[in-house]
Amino acid sequence: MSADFSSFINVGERTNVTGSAMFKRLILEDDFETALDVARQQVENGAQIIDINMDEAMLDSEAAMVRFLNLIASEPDISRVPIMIDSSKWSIIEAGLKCVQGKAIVNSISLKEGEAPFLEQAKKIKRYGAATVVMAFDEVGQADTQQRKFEICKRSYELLVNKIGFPPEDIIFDPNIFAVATGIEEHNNYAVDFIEATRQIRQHLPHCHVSGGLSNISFSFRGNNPVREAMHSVFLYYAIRAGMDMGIVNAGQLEVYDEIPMELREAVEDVILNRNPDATDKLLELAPKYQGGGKVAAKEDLSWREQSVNKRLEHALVKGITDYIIDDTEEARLNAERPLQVIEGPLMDGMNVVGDLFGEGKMFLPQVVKSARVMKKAVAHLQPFIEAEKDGVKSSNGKIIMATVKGDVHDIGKNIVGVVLQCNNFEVIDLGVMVPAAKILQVAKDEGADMIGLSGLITPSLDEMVQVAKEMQRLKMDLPLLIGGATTSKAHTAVKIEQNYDHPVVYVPNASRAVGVCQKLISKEARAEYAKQISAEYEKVRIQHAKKTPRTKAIHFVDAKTNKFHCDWANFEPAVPKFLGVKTIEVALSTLRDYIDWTPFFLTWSLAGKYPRILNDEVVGEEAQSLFKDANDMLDELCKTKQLKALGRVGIFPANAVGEDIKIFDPIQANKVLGVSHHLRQQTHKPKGPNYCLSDFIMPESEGRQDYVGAFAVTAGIGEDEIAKAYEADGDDYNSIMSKAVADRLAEAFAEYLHLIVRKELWAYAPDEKLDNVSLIAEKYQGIRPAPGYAACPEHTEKQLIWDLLDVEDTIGMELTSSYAMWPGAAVSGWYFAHPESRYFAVAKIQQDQLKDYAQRKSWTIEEAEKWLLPNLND
Ligand SMILES: C[S@@+](CC[C@H](N)C(=O)[O-])C[C@H]1O[C@@H](n2cnc3c(N)ncnc32)[C@H](O)[C@@H]1O
Repeated sequence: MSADFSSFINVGERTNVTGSAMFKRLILEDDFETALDVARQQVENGAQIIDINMDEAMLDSEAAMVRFLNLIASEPDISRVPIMIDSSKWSIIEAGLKCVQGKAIVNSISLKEGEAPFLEQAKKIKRYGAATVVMAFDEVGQADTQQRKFEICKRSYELLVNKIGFPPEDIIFDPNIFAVATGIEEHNNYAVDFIEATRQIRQHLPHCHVSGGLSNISFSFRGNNPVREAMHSVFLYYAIRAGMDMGIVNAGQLEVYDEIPMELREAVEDVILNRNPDATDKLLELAPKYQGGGKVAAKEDLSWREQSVNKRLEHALVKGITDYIIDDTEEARLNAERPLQVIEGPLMDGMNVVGDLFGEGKMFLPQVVKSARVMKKAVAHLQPFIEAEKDGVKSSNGKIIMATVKGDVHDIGKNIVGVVLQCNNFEVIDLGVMVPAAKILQVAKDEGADMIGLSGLITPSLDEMVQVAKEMQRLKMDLPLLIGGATTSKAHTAVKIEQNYDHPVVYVPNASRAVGVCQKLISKEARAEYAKQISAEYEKVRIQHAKKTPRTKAIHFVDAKTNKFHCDWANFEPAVPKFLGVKTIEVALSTLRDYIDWTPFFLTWSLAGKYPRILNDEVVGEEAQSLFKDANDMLDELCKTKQLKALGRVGIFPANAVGEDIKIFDPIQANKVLGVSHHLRQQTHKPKGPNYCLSDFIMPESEGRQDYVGAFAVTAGIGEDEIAKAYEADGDDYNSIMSKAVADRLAEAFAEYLHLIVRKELWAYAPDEKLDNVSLIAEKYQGIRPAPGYAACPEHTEKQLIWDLLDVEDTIGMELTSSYAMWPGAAVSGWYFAHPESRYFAVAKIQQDQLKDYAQRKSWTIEEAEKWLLPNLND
């Protein structure tokens, strides 16, 4: 039995700079002649189409594409096969289309940016008489399930064929082949999803073709070619039978289906067809047996253990391996004259390699944090010996005090910066979260610190940082001050903080920049020069800032009110909630994990890319998979041990709008006002749309009928601090940061889950809603859950009303700090609006007239209002 290749069209991809290192080198070296040979060889080896891609940052890609295509045109033995013009940039595709003579194929277009550009591009392709690959990708993202793959292809097909008369035989769908056997349960069905979507596409969308890049499927078995080849062959066998008729297949990476040893074939088929839940484990178990042509290979390559102890330490640090670190450190200690020399010698040398690789972009943040864990374990082993010798302080690059400022509890970013600095031999004294200015400055003095680093996530922390700078000035300190955290920026640092302190104040955008900044500030020679450069740069920022005319014109508050969002309230029937009142919700972590939005998790670790695509990303894919596996292992553990708990409060109340306020009533005593939530209105000139305020989505009191509003506060952080601290105490920053990152994700997942319960069961205005997680993450449902502190309701003190209405602190123990940050840190709170037209928006800048009005409504002085609305006021 063998897969039928007779009608399968094989696309050669060696002429792709993103897929072939050799081709890329030839093109970069301007050796187009040899590059042409690559194309020729592919055709000779049976490629029936050649894919050409010149997407490389160092190239003038458009020019390279045109030049290469023109060269091909004069080579009849190459140009006898169709050319696939492959680029992520439309301008390159168009340049290519202009010079291909025979029938070209565009790779690719999709609905990613919406229907208009999709159809625009398709029209041009049609005009050139070309065919096109259409990716199963829409405005929400890449399709991963069978249902989404088919739906997107069907929608694309109907648009192309019905709207612009695109010939269906010129449509080649690529429904995305993703890696299976990654160890992640939700990937197990990826091959089946592709195969079944292909079957549906071929059945329901006449005349089109289906293609895909085969090598992705076996990504998790890199390094084990026999298993990969078996996987390719089995996958193709089934995919071709389902209707896949084209593909990027490297013939050299394909085993003959019938020649795959029965045992391996069975195991691979179990994986590809997702036939049993242990399939991945079984294939993993079997895989070593086939590595190297059937010889049983060693489970783990331990050849590095043969090297000298210093080399072993370096290897362990670079690879983040803790298994042998104590033994190796002990051996190095016995070899050294003094224990300190082990740190200053081989360990620091190893960390320098890590630092260099990170600096060069060859190591990623999670790897660096794992290296730090190895370092800490080694240092912890040496510590008692160093103390016994009483030979004093170890020499470090410098000492830095780090703290999350008063009122703020967020510290993932600060902890990451701390670890990276330690990796670069800085001594970091981390004072934790919610640290008052006085304590930061006192410790800096007592410890003889060289620098202070402040961090904060929420907007009130910006003001707290200004206070720290002023205090440093008052105390005549001269230490450099570093500023970081999500809401901080170079502009804010320049305009608001630096002015208040005569010594260097530097904004540090991320962990990888922290090292360079600290090194320059610590070096006596470099510091003065750097300080001069920074202060000149910030002066420029200030001048630009002062000159900046607002992009949008401000209008009077009264005019903004007139241009509110109008609803035909007379004919509006508010959805009457099934449940009114307040209740506690406790959810199992195992339920919440299905609602996690993973993309921000990778960003926390400085890996950029959308999930799940990031797992197969050429550059960070491997690290993303490893990180993802660690997170899921931790989730497994947390679900089992129940060390972390998720608790929330939710309430739905009768409510009416009065101007920009929302009056919230007691569900039982209809006229009793429980509280008033205060909102802000957009105040810029909006020629085309309304000047929104959240209260616009609630029926005004003047209508004489009741509407409703909801509120929630959830946390998945009960136990979070204890877990993180236990890891820290064990020198394991990696897992400490991981536990917080995972708790954060669970809290966001809880907010998503609870909103779903509200829509379907409690308020129940959308009882039949059926959305998959991708659509939930894209918030494709009716209603919003704006969170105080975010753009539509930027003023943080309003959280207090949520706390009071829901009795949050007494029932589930969540607290608000002096800056209205939520504790535990892994928390989300907000309002629920059910109005079908409710939407998120940004209040942005407000004017003095609205400031006064808001102060009055909140019974605040103008100064108080200015303090809390600072980010929304013009400077
Ligand atoms: C920050 S994301 C969080 C969800 C994301 N899936 C995650 O897991 O990180 C989206 C949430 O932020 C809040 N949000 C976004 N834009 C907002 C705006 N303009 N005003 C108020 N809240 C907003 C809403 O609570 C919304 O549900």
